[in-house]
Amino acid sequence: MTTFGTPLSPHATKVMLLGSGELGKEVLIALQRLGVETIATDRYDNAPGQQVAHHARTITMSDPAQLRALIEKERPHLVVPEIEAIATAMLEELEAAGIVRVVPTARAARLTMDREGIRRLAAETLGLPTSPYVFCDSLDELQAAIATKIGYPCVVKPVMSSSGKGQSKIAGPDDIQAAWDHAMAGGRVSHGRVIVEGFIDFDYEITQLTVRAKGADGQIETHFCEPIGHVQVSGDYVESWQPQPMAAAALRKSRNICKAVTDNLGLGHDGQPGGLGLFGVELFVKGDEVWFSEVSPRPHDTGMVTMCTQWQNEFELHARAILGLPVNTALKSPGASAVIYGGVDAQGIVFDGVADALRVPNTDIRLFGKPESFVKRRMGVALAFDADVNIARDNAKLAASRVKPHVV
Ligand SMILES: Nc1ncnc2c1ncn2[C@@H]1O[C@H](COP(=O)(O)OP(=O)(O)OP(=O)(O)O)[C@@H](O)[C@H]1O
Ligand SMILES: NCC(=O)N[C@@H]1O[C@H](COP(=O)([O-])[O-])[C@@H](O)[C@H]1O
Ligand SMILES: [Mg+2]
Repeated sequence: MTTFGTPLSPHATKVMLLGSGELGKEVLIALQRLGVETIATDRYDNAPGQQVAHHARTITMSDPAQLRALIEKERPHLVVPEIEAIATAMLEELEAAGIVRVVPTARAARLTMDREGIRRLAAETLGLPTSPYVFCDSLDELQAAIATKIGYPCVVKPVMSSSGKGQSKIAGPDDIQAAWDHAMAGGRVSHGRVIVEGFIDFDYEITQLTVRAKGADGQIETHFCEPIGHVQVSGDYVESWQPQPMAAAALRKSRNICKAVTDNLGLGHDGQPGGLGLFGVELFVKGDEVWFSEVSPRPHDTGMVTMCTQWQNEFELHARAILGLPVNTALKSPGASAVIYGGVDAQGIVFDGVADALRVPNTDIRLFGKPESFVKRRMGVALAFDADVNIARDNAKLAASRVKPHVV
């Protein structure tokens, strides 16, 4: 895009987000700063991004008919998937018909919508190192796969889920039934299919933010942010920091994997490398060895740390890249993020301790504004910068711990 219109006028540049949680909210803010007219779509009313966009729409995004009707009515220039559970086959149809451009491509949205598409692409098509894995449709198949191919310990996940929902680590045969039941209850769309993966005993794990953006000559270039280290509990991120120190060989292998995956996901239905945007590539590292885990073709939760560490955070990078603008992935300061969970199941909760939290040096917080809290729902994040990343981690965690969500 080279010309930008005026929002709410006939020549507006319009972007629609499909999913408008905490990550979408920041993308929407970045787009608005560039004068883009924004439409925030989600499955429930008053989602975080809907509170800041020009227009809010609530539909079942996994329903192809509803999705098509909305896109045909709004006619955005770009559609930006923000979650996995979307009718991606319909997006492919609309993109192939020239009705809309999907970010980075409708094909990438479809391939990363469930764990099977992206895992088979990475391991079988691209030959990248991953954990050993088997897909299973029943408890019997799961038991057989573990007994004959995967062994213990292993990890079971619904094929369509995120933020660790429905995920369990299995130590021995006694855990299999509970893991199956948990996966069936935790998937975003009930498919009854799981992946079982051999457990990788990594030293640390990273998110390598990778950006496909247009260069001055119009060619697509690949840019890398500094690696982000993170800690996950029950499959959900609780803490992240940037930069994660890495051995040169491991960093080189990581970026080669990222380039291979994002080059492929950047291919459109026409086979052309037109896909633009930021990707969060998740990798496991042990010494100089690196395994691909999964990738989000969009900003990543662990990348929220970039709100205090980069000149252009991951949301700004995504907004700029998808609009065809140049990007700068430089680090501003080392820093860290720590998650603030709801801690209670209730609507319209309140947060005490915000001032105390912000008294921790060099910190900031985001409260996402989700209308309903769950004990394990991410409701906010604390950010801290410091020349010493370990001090930043301590400060982010301290600030997060001082925010006290509770029922009124
Ligand atoms: N095969 C594995 N070996 C070791 N640890 C694993 C394995 N698979 C998952 N994990 C751990 O669980 C975390 C979450 O797994 P994964 O990223 O697949 O789940 P997710 O639900 O897609 O999470 P998110 O949406 O937050 O990225 C990983 O970051 C890692 O810490
Ligand atoms: N790991 C993926 C991730 O962090 N996605 C982020 O969480 C939101 C859903 O939150 P909710 O489940 O609390 O509605 C999504 O909309 C996205 O912003
Ligand atoms: Mg993950």
